[in-house]
Amino acid sequence: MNIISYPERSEWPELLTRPVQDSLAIEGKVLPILDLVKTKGDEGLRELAKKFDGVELAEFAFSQQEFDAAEGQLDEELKAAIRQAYQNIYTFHKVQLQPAEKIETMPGVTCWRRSVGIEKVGIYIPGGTAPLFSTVLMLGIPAQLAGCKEVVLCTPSNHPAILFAAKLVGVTSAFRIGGAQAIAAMAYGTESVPKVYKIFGPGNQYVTTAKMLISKEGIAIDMPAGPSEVAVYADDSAVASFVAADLLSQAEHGADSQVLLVSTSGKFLTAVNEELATQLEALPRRELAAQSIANSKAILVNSTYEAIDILNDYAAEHLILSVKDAELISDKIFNAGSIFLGNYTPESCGDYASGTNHTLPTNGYARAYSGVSVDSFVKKITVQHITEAGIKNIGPTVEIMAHAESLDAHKRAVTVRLNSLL
Ligand SMILES: NC(=O)c1ccc[n+]([C@@H]2O[C@H](COP(=O)([O-])OP(=O)(O)OC[C@H]3O[C@@H](n4cnc5c(N)ncnc54)[C@H](O)[C@@H]3O)[C@@H](O)[C@H]2O)c1
Ligand SMILES: N[C@H](CO)Cc1c[nH]c[nH+]1
Ligand SMILES: [Zn+2]
Repeated sequence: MNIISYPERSEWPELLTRPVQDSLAIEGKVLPILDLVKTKGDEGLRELAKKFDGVELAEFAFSQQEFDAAEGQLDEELKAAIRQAYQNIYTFHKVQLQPAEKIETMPGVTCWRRSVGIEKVGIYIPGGTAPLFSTVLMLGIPAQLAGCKEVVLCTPSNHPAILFAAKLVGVTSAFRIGGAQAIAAMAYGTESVPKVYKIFGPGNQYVTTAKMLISKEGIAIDMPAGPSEVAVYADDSAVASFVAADLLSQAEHGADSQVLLVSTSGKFLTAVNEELATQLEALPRRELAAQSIANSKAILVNSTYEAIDILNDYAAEHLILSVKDAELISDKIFNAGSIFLGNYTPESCGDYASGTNHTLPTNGYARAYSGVSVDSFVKKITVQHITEAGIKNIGPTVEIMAHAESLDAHKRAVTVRLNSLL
């Protein structure tokens, strides 16, 4: 990785830009895909599956036989690992369900908020370069806990672990459709694929751009969760081989991923670079990983303050703090998707099984977005009840405000009730 000394603030935007493709060019490719699915439905999906995934499909829906066969196609060790991950992710997400608390704002005036699962949701499971069955758990478990009635899954992969995990989380229908066309199918509905109200899931730049585009057409989305990334802040207490392994773990997702290493020690940065060269050789996906490492930077800072500053500006999807006092430093981080503390907390554990969600905002969106949680799958409906005594208490306030806004019908809705109580 290119090692650079702490840059002037004016250089940050250019230095820290992710290697995303020109968004207008991607939009130009995605818009006709959305249009084809909207106008031609299943027929359009067939054309696109052939063009982009090289498959000719008569049916898109995975059949009951495929679901039943999936379990037998996986070895016991993998099934046990998936069940363990399910337990941990379920346990972490279950506590996110909050009971409705009734609040009396003034005597006789009670307000509360009910969480209601979004009825129809779509989950996209990436499968272009790797079958991310872990994403089925990350999206399906919060949907299950939220009580979503219909959970539609789309993926370009037919890996049996995707179907095994889909059954565990109670997906209601699953389709072998990938890319922007899968997002379009769930947004508009086709003869085979049900239309949903909100679409979740990570994916490549075609998938992410499709999500952004359909969100302008009244379909909700979770967030822009594009190419994976990780930033590591390491000091002398860190272990170079661990840090290099962490950087490669996200670099291997794709050539458009980026990793960032920040350290107060030039010696450490050089040691990580040496480790990267050795470890890359052993990776099956070394070409993808090498390309993203080539897009990445190592920054030598003079102090923890400079490190915190630059990391907050970067707003990484994942941030590993391999430093002394990691928890103390993490309190100073206000822009990151998910934070990993200390030398023995590899980001991979969050990707698969520790319990937190791996669907996280990338490309700096962590400045404003959170990762997926049960909250993402519910709507909050407010409810209120005012008693006769309550309307006498609150009524005059509303009458005065409504009159001042020149909305006398609003005022009358209170006045008629107050008069009835005279
Ligand atoms: N941010 C997160 O939370 C998170 C989590 C997991 C994965 N990811 C990211 O998800 C991505 C997965 O990408 P992937 O490509 O492996 O799988 P994918 O399923 O997202 O995309 C594959 C699909 O892209 C379509 N496609 C391929 N080339 C195309 C082209 N030229 N034009 C139009 N469509 C085309 C195909 O239809 C294919 O099915 C990676 O970038 C990974 O880093 C992010
Ligand atoms: N690192 C990805 C989130 O950015 C999630 C993932 C799934 N499998 C492996 N990794
Ligand atoms: Zn990962």
